[in-house]
Amino acid sequence: MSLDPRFYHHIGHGTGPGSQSSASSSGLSAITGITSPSTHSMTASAAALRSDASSPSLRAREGVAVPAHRVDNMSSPSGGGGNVRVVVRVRKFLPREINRNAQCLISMDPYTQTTKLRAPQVGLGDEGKPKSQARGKVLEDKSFVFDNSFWSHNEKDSHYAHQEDVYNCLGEEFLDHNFEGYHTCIFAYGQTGSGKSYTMMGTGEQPGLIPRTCEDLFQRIENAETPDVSFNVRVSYFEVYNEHVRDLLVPRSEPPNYLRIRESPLEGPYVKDLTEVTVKNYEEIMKFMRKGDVSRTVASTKMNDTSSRSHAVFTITLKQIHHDLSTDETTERTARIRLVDLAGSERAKSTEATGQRLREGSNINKSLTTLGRVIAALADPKSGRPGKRKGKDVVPYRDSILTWLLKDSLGGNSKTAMIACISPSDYDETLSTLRYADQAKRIRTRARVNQDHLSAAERDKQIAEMAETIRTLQLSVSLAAANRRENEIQNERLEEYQQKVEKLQRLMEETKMVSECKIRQLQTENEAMRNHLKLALDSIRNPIPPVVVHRRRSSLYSVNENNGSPTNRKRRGRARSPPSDVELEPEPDLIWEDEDTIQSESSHVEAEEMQAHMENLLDDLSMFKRKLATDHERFRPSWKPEGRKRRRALGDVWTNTR
Ligand SMILES: Nc1ncnc2c1ncn2[C@@H]1O[C@H](COP(=O)(O)OP(=O)(O)OP(=O)(O)O)[C@@H](O)[C@H]1O
Repeated sequence: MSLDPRFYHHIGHGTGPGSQSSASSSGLSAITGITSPSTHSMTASAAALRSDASSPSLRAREGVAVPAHRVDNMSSPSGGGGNVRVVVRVRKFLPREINRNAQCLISMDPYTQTTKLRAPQVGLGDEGKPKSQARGKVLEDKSFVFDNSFWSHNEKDSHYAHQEDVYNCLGEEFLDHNFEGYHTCIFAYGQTGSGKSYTMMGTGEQPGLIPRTCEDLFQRIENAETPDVSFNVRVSYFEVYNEHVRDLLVPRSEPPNYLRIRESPLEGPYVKDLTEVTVKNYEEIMKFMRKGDVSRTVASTKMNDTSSRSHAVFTITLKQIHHDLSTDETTERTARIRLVDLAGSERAKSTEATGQRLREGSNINKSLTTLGRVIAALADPKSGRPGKRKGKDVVPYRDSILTWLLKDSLGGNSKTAMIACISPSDYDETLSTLRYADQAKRIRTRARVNQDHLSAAERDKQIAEMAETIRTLQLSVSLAAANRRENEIQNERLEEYQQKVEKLQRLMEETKMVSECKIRQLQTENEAMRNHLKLALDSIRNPIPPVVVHRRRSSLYSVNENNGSPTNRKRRGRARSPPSDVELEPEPDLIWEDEDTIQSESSHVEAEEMQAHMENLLDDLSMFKRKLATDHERFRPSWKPEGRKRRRALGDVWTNTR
């Protein structure tokens, strides 16, 4: 895709963080094979400020012989396709290496960009002796050619590569690509303690690639001279720790808030809900970078006091919006700058890690192994296993979170660079890193300019479409709000209804209890009356002999004595006529007979009256009982179906409101 010159005539290169030591020559890019956008589209003065080589000695004075096979394959700003740019950097000795008198096994040729790994000499420093050698393996010297070999081992050497040299050689060019509208990715790879974080982040005095990129970015924006281009810079920062993604721009939480990964057809894999902040200047972006750094999982191991236990991905999104007043056309360019500091590969034996550190180390190694497989598959697409589908289908991106997230950067729409960091004295680990890097050189990405042209009409159409979308959304939002209100009202009504039903239920229950109590009371009363009546009747039928037994005995005596004739007995038949006191007195036996009859008759009358009274009472009682039973029945059956009906109605309301 051809580049839009509108974006470049104004973007000059100010004195960026790396510019002080740059003594560049634009012609050098041809020698190194690295064609920069400056040679195509930037002003001569701007291009003159740029540097293209890895170290001062390389930059200005002498050309660097670039291997023939790389010349054609280099990433070109004007061409979408390009190989992954691979550079190697060797660090200085650390105190622990000095203490054990370690040998430096690395040498670099600044002219050919060759990195040589020398086999360690047997017998010199046993701690440094590789295991393979101990097993009797023959170790050989190895030689690799990379796009750049940064010699950062001995500061006294003329071709020593400082932090700014790394930036000038790699970072600056990649930022050019970003202003052209390309996505870029630079990732640092290497064993633990090999200098990845130092290269990417650096220190306060020696800032690394990330702070230098940020500074240069805002310097370029500030130096931009055209008012018709506006810039928008956003930044995000996350880490992949133990196969989980954690936002580094939000404070740590317990339990940790891990984020999910999604994949969009246009943008590829992305982290959902990741914080992305707009930044206005260098100070602001650095504030967020430091915030993330503080949050990053770092721990001390035997190999490194400040070992990164996670892969950190710092992403800057640069949006340039150019509006042409004469044509009323808008051009939008979006570039994603991905700067990745990977966790280092480590051997449990060297780090002597246990527990959590060991688990971290194993997860780090697992994801780096997957990265190795992805690189191998991308470097040689035909190397897929027999019977399997060839090409990108077999690239195991999804086998680790890291490779999934870097999918686009490794094999898609991105210009990508790998910085392979190596320790000067570890043969096995360094050889492994160099082989990794050597393989990565063969990966071709398909970068394209991410640019959208919009005519006034198209923009108006887009605005109209968006307005329509917003209107529809607003409508659905207000409908949802109305429905919510309606639901709320219905719920309130339902609650009221439920309360009433409950109240009614309680009331019925109470009434029923009262009725039952009344019935029980009446039953007791009824029982008592029954007993009473029974007793009364019994006493009538079997009257208790009167207390006048003595009297009777005396009377009897007189009867026996005076008149025991049967005629007297016959008088008993007449005894039913009302007795006369006169007659009764002289005939005590008759008196007894008569009294008995009279008493019996009066008792009989009383009993009859009593019975009538009782019968009345029983009538009343049974009538009352009947009434109560009817009441009881009326309450019960009338409540049940209605209750059921109500419950059904209640159910209907529930169903409708859900
Ligand atoms: N080029 C360099 N110049 C000076 N010091 C360096 C250089 N590279 C690395 N170091 C030092 O080496 C040590 C280890 O470096 P660093 O922490 O960057 O390693 P790392 O590869 O990121 O390790 P890990 O994978 O464990 O995080 C640090 O003390 C760092 O300051």
